[in-house]
Amino acid sequence: MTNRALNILRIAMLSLMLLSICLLLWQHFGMTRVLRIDGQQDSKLFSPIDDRSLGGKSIAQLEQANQATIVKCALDATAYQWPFCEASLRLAAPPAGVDLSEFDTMALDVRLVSPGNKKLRIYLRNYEPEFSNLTDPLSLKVNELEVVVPDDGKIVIPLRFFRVATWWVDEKNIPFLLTDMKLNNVPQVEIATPGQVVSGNYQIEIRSIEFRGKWISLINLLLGIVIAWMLFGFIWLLLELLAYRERFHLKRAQMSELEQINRVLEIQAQVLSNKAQIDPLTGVLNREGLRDFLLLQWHDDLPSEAGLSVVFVDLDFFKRINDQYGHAVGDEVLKQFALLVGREIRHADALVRWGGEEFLVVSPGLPQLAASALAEKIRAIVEAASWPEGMRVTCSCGVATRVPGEQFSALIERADQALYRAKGGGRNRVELG
Ligand SMILES: Nc1nc2c(ncn2[C@@H]2O[C@H](COP(=O)(O)OP(=O)(O)OP(=O)(O)O)[C@@H](O)[C@H]2O)c(=O)[nH]1
Repeated sequence: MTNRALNILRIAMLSLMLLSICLLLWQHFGMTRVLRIDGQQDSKLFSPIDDRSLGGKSIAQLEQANQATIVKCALDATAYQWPFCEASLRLAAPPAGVDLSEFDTMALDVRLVSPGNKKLRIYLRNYEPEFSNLTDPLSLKVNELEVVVPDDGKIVIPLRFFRVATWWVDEKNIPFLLTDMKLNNVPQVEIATPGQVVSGNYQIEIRSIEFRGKWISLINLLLGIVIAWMLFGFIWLLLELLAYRERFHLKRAQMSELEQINRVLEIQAQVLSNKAQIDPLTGVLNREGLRDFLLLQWHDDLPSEAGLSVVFVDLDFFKRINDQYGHAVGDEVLKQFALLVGREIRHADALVRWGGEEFLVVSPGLPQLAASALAEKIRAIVEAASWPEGMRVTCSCGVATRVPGEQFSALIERADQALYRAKGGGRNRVELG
């Protein structure tokens, strides 16, 4: 990965970290959403309900005073088994309702005047199509809670404290699997006198009702943060993989480039080495070339039966050729001589220009008799060949075959002595060393 990409990723990680911390702090200390019903301003949403429709004699009436909606209740505990008065707050028209499951608490600001205990009962009525219908208000599921009203009238109730009323479940014969508390579609909230009441005058003064929650719940926020981090990690991993692949391809290209350069260098080295080992005039091996040739062929422990013969060949009276026809013609003769002899020797043999007009034929595995025959053959073809300017050219040969343990220099020396004898014996002849 490039440094730039790495820096961008680092900055992104830092930003994500800061964002996560900020969101968590904001969720904890802020991010609040409130659904507020004001007792005075929203008084039209309230209506009084009492037990008269159920055979009771309690009478509930609504009033506006003290910046609040007030339920005044003349409660008669004698006429009906469960006497009550209440203020019903309409949040929506069923089947629509407010999704209170997105809120955490219900905050009440109420005052209670009561001849009995200081309790209120609160109902959150949820519309659920499985059993609720528009004609029967009692078909809305009853989630209830009874609370004690403190002197300052301020109560904060966690919504999870509400429970589905068992009396309602029994009365409506609700299947067990549908009896869980749900607040996802609440059209109606009721604030009522408690279960245990005595006859007398009650007064419930509702100043405000607030449902409070967070725009994003802690669970959802944590889930979002985890997903964001996983996504970030995935992107990082992906970029790493891409960078790795790029590096891999680059390395492979570099390797193949190096291999190519190596091959070229090897070829060049081979060419140079060949050049250093070859006599430029005749194209046969020079002494350097012979050295490498012998390194491959020559061993002190070479068995005698393997044989190794040397034919020392020297052109006769070459000085005269130079003197008579010129140096260039002399060169041509040397070149032609090398070609002629080169054609006669085996692939395994080496033809070496030893110096001037002196040549060596080195024949691994060639016994003395065969070496002698080879020398004779060379002598004969040189004599028989046609040369520039119609001149006659001959050569003399000294032959030596290696004896076990003999050094190469000693072998050459013997061949040279044989050559010397051939020269002394009149030239154009072969002598054995
Ligand atoms: N044209 C030419 N002449 C060369 C070259 N190298 C050596 N020579 C000549 O070869 C001649 C060798 O002369 P000598 O050593 O006297 O031998 P020779 O004349 O062949 O006499 P014998 O060997 O005794 O038969 C010299 O004149 C060298 O100048 C070369 O590369 N080209």
